[in-house]
Amino acid sequence: HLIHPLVQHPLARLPGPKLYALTKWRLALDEYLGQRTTSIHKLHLAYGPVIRIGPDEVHFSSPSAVRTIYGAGSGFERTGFYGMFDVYGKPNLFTFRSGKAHAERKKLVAAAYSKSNILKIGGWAEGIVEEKVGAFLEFVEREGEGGRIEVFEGLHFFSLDVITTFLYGAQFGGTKSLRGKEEGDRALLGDILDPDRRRLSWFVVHFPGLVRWLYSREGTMGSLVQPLLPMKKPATYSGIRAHALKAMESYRKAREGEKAHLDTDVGRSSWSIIAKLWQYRATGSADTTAGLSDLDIASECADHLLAGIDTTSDSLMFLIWVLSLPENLHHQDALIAEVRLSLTPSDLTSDHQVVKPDAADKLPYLAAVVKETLRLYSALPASEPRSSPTEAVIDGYKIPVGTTVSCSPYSLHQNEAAFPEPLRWDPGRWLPTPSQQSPPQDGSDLKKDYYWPFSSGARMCVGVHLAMAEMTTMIASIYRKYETRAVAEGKGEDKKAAVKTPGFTSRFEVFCDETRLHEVGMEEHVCWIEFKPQQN
Ligand code: HEM
Repeated sequence: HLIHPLVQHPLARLPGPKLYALTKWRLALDEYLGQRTTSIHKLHLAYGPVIRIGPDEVHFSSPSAVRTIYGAGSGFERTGFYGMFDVYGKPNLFTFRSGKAHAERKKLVAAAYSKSNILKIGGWAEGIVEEKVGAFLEFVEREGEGGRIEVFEGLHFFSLDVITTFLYGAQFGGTKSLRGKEEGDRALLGDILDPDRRRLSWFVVHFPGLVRWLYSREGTMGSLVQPLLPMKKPATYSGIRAHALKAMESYRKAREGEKAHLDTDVGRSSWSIIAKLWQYRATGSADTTAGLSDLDIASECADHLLAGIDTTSDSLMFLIWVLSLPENLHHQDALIAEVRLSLTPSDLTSDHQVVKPDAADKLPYLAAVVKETLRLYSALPASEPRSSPTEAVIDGYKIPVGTTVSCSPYSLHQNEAAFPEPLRWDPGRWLPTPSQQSPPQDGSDLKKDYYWPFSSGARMCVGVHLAMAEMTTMIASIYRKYETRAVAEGKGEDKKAAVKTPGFTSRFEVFCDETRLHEVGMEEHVCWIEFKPQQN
């Protein structure tokens, strides 16, 4: 029994440490300790781009493996791991295993998420992004303490307000958390901040039945099992899921009450994702094979809602933070110069406060800054597990049916050949020609091949263009108006206190700036920034 995984197993000749090959619990221990992604990366550094990390699990770190596993038409499917993201017991874009079911669902929303639709002048998404960026700038003015703002939370309010409005429309679930404390929408983010959510993810992956049982106990039994819960109730995202269900119900009531009058509030929200999905709603009988059930629609929207909050806000937080460190102020100055010199009044909203998304999309220095941030501080850095329904060959190794294979942005983005000094944040890597900033080192396309923040192929992030529009519009608008500095804390008594790296949670782990982690330390979910109006 012990010999088989190491000697006779078809994966036996793959590189990697024996203990990982012998039992899945070795990697599970890394996960429990919050070190899965960094441990796998260390194994890549020691053993090369292919490593066996479990009896039936292999990790790759090469562009060729990315193409084989994730390329369009590859046939690889998402593994059961993604089942934990089913909502209300219904699968959605993120969790469908089969390519066919996924493609059918994706067809319904793909056009709404296309770049041309997101950036369309006068369009639904453009209006939402502009309005919410404007609301964020007002939030900074209104709630800043001497210009200082804790941006981890503020940027979460922003991404929550954007995605809820995009999905449901302002009347049916669009939040207004940036507008004021009294709205109550801010409380929705409470369960995201609890670090115990990492422990819960670990138990959900390794003991799904037990977790379901523990969380479904009520009354006396519920009280008895409470000390055993990996995370106190409400568990992660339960507030968000309840909000998504309520939004669906209020939309349904409005549609059912609408009769034939399309020129109603509902009609005006007809560009929302829920409205797109509603067109395919099953009518009449309980037979949902002919269309989507209400819970299918609710699950799909809730999934986009969950996928669209932390990802965009964590990326924006790192972007502003890293640009505000003393060693990067020359990059901030270059960005400010680009924004001030290249934009004309027609690139701004009518109140001149916000840069239009379409204009923000065309700024090359800004594009380099965003790219470098998504490289070094990927919002989803961990591996993306897949399995093949047939035997496959990846990077020359035969992979039997049922093996879990994956790549991770974390390891790809730290490849030394593609990104010399990988832990250094340097937007100069992405500038097309040598300039006053540090020029690209090797002149090859390696960088492009190893850059993988949004995944690729059919299961690539559907929200990529929305996320990019949110980030570029926000950054261009901030740096048209302000200079920013990273500060240690809100009140500002100790101006010399060292600035720690912020950290964010993704699955079982906390990610941060590793250089600063070792030099100064890390503070999870906290990032203070001082906003100083620019002098003309
Ligand atoms: C910087 C921001 C973002 C990053 C870095 C990001 C990254 C990713 C990655 C890496 C995946 C693939 C995950 C996997 O296969 O394990 C993914 C999938 C997905 N993302 Fe994003 N994402 C971002 C923003 C958004 C936003 C704003 C939305 C809003 C709708 C969104 C919706 C989704 C959905 C629905 C999927 C599943 C797509 C499918 O399987 O067809 N993401 N994202």
